[in-house]
Amino acid sequence: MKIYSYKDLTKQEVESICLRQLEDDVTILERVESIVDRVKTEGDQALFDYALAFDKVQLQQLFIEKEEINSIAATIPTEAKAAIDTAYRNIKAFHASQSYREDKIETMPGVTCWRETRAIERVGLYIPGGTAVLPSTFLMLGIPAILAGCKEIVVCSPPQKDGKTNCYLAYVAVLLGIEKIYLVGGAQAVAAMAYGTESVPKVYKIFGPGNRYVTQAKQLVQSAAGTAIDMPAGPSEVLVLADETANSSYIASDLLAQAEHGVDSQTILVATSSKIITDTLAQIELQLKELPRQDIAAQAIENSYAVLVDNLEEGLAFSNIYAPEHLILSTDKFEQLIPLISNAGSVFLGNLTPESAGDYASGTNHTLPTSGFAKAYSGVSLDSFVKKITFQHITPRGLRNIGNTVEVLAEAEGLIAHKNAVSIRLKSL
Ligand SMILES: NC(=O)c1ccc[n+]([C@@H]2O[C@H](COP(=O)([O-])OP(=O)(O)OC[C@H]3O[C@@H](n4cnc5c(N)ncnc54)[C@H](O)[C@@H]3O)[C@@H](O)[C@H]2O)c1
Ligand SMILES: N[C@H](CO)Cc1c[nH]c[nH+]1
Ligand SMILES: [Zn+2]
Repeated sequence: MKIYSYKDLTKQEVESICLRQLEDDVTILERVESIVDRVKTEGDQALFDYALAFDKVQLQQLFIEKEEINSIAATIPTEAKAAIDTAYRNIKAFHASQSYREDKIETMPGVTCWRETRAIERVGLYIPGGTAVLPSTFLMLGIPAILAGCKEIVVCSPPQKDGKTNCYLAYVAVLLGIEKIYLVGGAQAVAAMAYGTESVPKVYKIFGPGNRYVTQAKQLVQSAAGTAIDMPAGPSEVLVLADETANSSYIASDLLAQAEHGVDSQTILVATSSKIITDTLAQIELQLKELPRQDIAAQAIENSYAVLVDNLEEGLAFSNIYAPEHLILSTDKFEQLIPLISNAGSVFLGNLTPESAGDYASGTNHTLPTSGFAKAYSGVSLDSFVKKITFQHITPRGLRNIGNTVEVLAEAEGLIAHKNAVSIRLKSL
């Protein structure tokens, strides 16, 4: 892990270490373009071929349905079932609290404006299943989709080695009342949901995190197929901001938690002393030995870096430039830092708030913007699954009140038909 001293970095160097570009970005884009193109033209056949090429599975069919989902779900261990039930309740409670009705506003007497919420009718949920199968993502996407009232929910996840899905995903499907899971992963799943195939329905908006292939495909179909996406939610990232009140073994555990997602994960430590950095690196060495995915995690840590800062405020200034998916404030002084945060996907406060809690069960959504997109995007929420449609109604009194303003502005823009649409009505009053 490289170590930088913040005060020795130029502005350009700071920007450059905050970039998440990788050398093979262009290769990934070319591969994804070719996959998306093939799915668009060849449909299901391309999906069967890619399942064999990438997932090493010769599928008989591209989906499993209710009866089979139920029987796979029935094999879930009791403890896991109870944990999923608890996570389900917390995530549902947090997302249900995001629903509210807006007031109607009379902007002028007789001119009333308001917004109404309508669910996006057809949505596609991508549930990652490469390095690890993520039933937690199924909860994070399925719960708000159902609360929002989305009518058609298409779920894609890579097939497992037996050509099926695992008992955890199947159990979440049962909890959510979802009766079909498409056994399709990667860029091909995104393409299938964007263009539709013989088996996979076309949707209006695609949600979900994924590796670089998935994330690149989402960005591609957004422009090529006109399919909306939640946001670019690629390889996991965490930035830990720590001072002397932090615990280096906790910091190491949080960095490793995101590192084990994949070699592309970004795990950044920003610390107010070099002792915190050396202690954390020593803890990482120790904890790595216990991890089943130690090669992946070690590689991700190796690709990441630490930044030495003079104080927490300086560390937060760096974090705002980096705009991490997850920001952990490993300090007792977190309260004073909250108002200074401008760019982050989700924030974890204090030394006893592990990021994993948000990944699984506290209630907040774990589908979050990466690669600096936290500067402009929010994570998934109930709002992501709805549109807000504006309405207005104008009474005769309202038309008299607003008419002249519209006429003058229309004339200023030289759009006389616009002016006439008001004048013709005013004359009839
Ligand atoms: N930002 C977020 O909100 C968030 C949340 C959860 C997970 N994640 C990230 O999601 C990612 C999940 O990645 P994953 O790989 O485990 O699962 P994945 O489901 O995203 O990708 C697996 C699929 O990638 C495709 N693939 C693999 N190698 C390929 C190749 N050489 N060419 C073309 N396609 C190929 C295959 O089709 C495979 O089915 C991780 O990076 C994790 O950090 C992000
Ligand atoms: N940390 C991931 C988001 O970057 C979410 C996740 C799912 N399961 C475990 N973690
Ligand atoms: Zn995680």
